[in-house]
Amino acid sequence: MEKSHRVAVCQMQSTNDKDNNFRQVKNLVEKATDGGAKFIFLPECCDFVGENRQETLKLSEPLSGNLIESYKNLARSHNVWLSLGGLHEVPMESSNPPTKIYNCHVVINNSGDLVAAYRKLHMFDVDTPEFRFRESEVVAQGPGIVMPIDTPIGSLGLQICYDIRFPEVSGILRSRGAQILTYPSAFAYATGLAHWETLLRCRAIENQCYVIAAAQMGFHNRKRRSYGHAMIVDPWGKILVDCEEKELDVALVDLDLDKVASVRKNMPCEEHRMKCQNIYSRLPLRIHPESQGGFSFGGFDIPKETVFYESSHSFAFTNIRCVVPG
Ligand SMILES: O=C(O)CNC(=O)[C@H](CS)NC(=O)CCC(=O)C(=O)O
Repeated sequence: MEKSHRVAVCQMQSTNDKDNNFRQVKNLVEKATDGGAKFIFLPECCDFVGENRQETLKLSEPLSGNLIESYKNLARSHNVWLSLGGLHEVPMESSNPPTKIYNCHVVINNSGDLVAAYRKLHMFDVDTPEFRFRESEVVAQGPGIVMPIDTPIGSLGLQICYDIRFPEVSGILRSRGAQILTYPSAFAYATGLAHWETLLRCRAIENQCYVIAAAQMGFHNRKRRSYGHAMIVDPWGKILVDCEEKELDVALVDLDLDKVASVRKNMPCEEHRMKCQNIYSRLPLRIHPESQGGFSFGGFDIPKETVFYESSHSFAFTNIRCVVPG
């Protein structure tokens, strides 16, 4: 009974060698289940890290492929749930070879059934002093948010890596019942050093959720290095475990959902937010660029002076919350 909410967060170092990456995953799953874990969190790119666009497309598989079958067998034989963050998924009706893939976070239950698949929404297309990255040259944006899923450890909200920088989605998942938010990652070394811990603790504190973030660590090839520091943060923002810069590591935590409930009861942020919804939605955040020339929306002619109001908690459903003639 007391072990029923035991989770494991994992850290590993993937390369373009898929067999070797699978051996790391198997090793981590064995260690975690020996420690009593019921749910194991593996990082983004636990399948592989390609050296270039062609190689990434070539190594990718559909969800009906052999690799997912191996993960399903692993979950079944160890009687454990798996979160496999950020797999490189060939879309179902894709050309061969594919021109774009999804960055897909898959959850498999202890019977080996695929119970959820979330495709990454925010593309990591950035320039920093240290590196340039264009995820969208390989990855297609996912179709939408996946609502939190029921699991034996609680209600779990799925995202991936760079998504953590967009708190609106975490807020939506939390307001739809998530008790745990998870961000499997392959965070760049430079941005990890600057932002990783702060981002994880913010999402935990503002949503009053456990935050679980499996991570890639170290050099994947000559060009690419990840930050590591796989972590679990509690709903009060306290770091419970941190895998630091270990190349292969598992950390175990017994989640306590009473802790989620008591933090929320003592500081009812979600209720307080509800009481302010109508005020948030009256804030003129920006003028919609499409309003420049005026256009037609929902049967109305919208004049070009129109000011659009939007709420940070409704953007995922529509950018346009309400329209008021300016
Ligand atoms: O490239 C692949 O094969 C899989 N995808 C990733 O590793 C993704 C997209 S490049 N990495 C991130 O989102 C890092 C985000 C980050 O580091 C930040 O937000 O600072």
